[in-house]
Amino acid sequence: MLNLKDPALLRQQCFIDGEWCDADNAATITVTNPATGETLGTVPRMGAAETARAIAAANAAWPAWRKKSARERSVILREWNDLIIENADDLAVIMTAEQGKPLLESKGEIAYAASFIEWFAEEGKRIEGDTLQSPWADRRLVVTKEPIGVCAAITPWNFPAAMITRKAGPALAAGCPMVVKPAELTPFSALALAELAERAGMPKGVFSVVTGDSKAIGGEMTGNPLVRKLSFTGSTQVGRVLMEQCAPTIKKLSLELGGNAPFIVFDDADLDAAVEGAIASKYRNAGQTCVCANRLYVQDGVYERFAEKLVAAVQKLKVGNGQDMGVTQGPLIEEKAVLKVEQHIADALSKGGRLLTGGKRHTLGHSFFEPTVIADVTSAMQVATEETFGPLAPLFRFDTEDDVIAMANDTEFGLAAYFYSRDIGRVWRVADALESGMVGVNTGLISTEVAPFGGVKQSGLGREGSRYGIDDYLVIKYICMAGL
Ligand SMILES: NC(=O)c1ccc[n+]([C@@H]2O[C@H](COP(=O)([O-])OP(=O)(O)OC[C@H]3O[C@@H](n4cnc5c(N)ncnc54)[C@H](O)[C@@H]3O)[C@@H](O)[C@H]2O)c1
Ligand SMILES: O=C[C@H](O)CS(=O)(=O)O
Repeated sequence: MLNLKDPALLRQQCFIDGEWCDADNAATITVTNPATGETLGTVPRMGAAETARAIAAANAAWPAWRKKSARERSVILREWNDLIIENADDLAVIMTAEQGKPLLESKGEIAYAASFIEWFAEEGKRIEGDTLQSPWADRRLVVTKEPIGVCAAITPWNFPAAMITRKAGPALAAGCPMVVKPAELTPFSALALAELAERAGMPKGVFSVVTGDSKAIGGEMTGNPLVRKLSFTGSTQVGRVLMEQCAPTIKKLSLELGGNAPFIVFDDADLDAAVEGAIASKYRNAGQTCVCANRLYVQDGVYERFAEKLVAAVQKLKVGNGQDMGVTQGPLIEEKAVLKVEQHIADALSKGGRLLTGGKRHTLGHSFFEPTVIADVTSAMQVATEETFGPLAPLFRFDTEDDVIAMANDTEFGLAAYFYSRDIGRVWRVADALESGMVGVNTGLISTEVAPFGGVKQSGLGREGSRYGIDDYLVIKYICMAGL
């Protein structure tokens, strides 16, 4: 069992309409620790019927929740934020156990997750409308913004807490109830958030968490007409399916999907800073983030020096169980993820890639993998077009600024992009030219609750965080008043 200060945070039931419950047929899903293979516990394998009940409860709770003032809702959200912070150590232990990331990264994610609750507790109080200059002397025109209604969220395993609060924060602050389906691989973080939401005084039905059969739960969430909005974070492939399933009931969609981030190092870059940024962007969460550098483009004049410096830094990474102090890279989430990294490495080497470090499964076994760097990578290789989602840094060469912009944009994705340059003219030119929702200049870490997170092209729709993030949970009403 996990060593928790508050064992009650490890919930093995779902939270529906303010009650902790099992699946109707008592079926369960086993949750394992990717670092050890040990069983951590089980959660209910729920399906459409339980999800329909959660949606109905959310719809029943909505009138009272939307009737509260934004300030009244913010009091509950701030209490939730405070409880998340107070229980951060336990939440981090739970996250590392089920997801594998190092404890320090888990603690960072918990703080990041809480920041969305704190941010939107305030943003809810800043939802404003307009009065318009009427073209008619006898009428007044008013615009108001209203909560869209019952929201559903489907979230991934790589950030088991933050991907939930990045949705629940704005939804609840705007006056919308939410039903969440976390990833089967990492449900305990979501259920711990539900436990703390209950302690914070969240009214029954306003926030529910349903675990289980993703297709059955997703089918109910996308097909049920009571659900007015779906927010999904995950692969582009699944995003397409959910978008199609939402079409018959015209649901509002937020889609935070896959990435294929270019990381460009120009001749005029600070190479030490670029290496630091590459490590932070590429190997965070063992390379399992949607905004990881997926393709590293290095200008000819600094290629070998950058490669040498990067390899030296990569070889300092410590692979191990995320619970152990000093570990900087945990296991990948599951065997399927390891196979994809192996496939990308084999493909690159078979087409002329040059292995500089790593390249194979770690001696620790399970799903541990050596942090890897491959040089002489070309656009003919799979890593150029597919998201690796693992600790592999492929180094591409380039000659001119125009060449690298063309290569960087040659992808259906457009989530994050990064480049290093100290030429101010080049910084503006390249930032403007990159087809990406987010751009990091001389940094590999860009995510914060105060900035709009999201992609263009097939990396998604909508924005999360920032003052823009709450708009996705609102609808605009125009009121035309005559006879006054
Ligand atoms: N843009 C972002 O903010 C962001 C953040 C994290 C992860 N991602 C992307 O997510 C992917 C990795 O995460 P993943 O493996 O969990 O993605 P995934 O798409 O396989 O799963 C995401 C969620 O969708 C659920 N799901 C899967 N198939 C479903 C279906 N048919 N109906 C309903 N739900 C279904 C899963 O159970 C999980 O909860 C990567 O592509 C990564 O880039 C994007
Ligand atoms: O992978 C998905 C997350 O959105 C990454 S981040 O922590 O928000 O940068």
